[in-house]
Amino acid sequence: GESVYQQLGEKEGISAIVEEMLYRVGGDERIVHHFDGVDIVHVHEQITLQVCDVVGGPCEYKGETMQVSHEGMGVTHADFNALVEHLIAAMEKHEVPVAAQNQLLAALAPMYEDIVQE
Ligand code: HEM
Repeated sequence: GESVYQQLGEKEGISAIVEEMLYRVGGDERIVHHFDGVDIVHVHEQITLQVCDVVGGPCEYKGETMQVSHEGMGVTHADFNALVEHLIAAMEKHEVPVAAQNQLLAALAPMYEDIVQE
């Protein structure tokens, strides 16, 4: 069968999914304030590389650690869930099979502790 990386549409699909997620975040009043003044092109590139990397794709994430890049931001449990909600919506839009969606979410879950500060 297809790998999770393939089911996400490889690098191109992952880039489109992350773009869709960030677009939805941009319209979400609950969390958009965290992104004020942020270089969103850079964040898009880095999250794309990171997702590609964690699902075993041919990418190497060399950006900041999740702890350093989210330090002092005050990301709450609810904020984290809101972003994940947008990621799921983006994967749905791109017709990623639910089992592959869940495998990506499971691969990101360990980052929770480094991102959320409450
Ligand atoms: C699984 C969840 C998340 C992942 C995988 C993730 C991943 C990343 C990555 C890879 C970067 C770029 C790091 C770098 O510059 O090298 C980043 C930056 C950032 N993230 Fe997240 N993030 C997550 C959750 C969140 C949440 C919930 C928020 C706020 C609601 C958030 C807000 C930000 C902001 C504002 C930046 C830009 C920081 C800056 O450039 O100053 N992230 N994130």
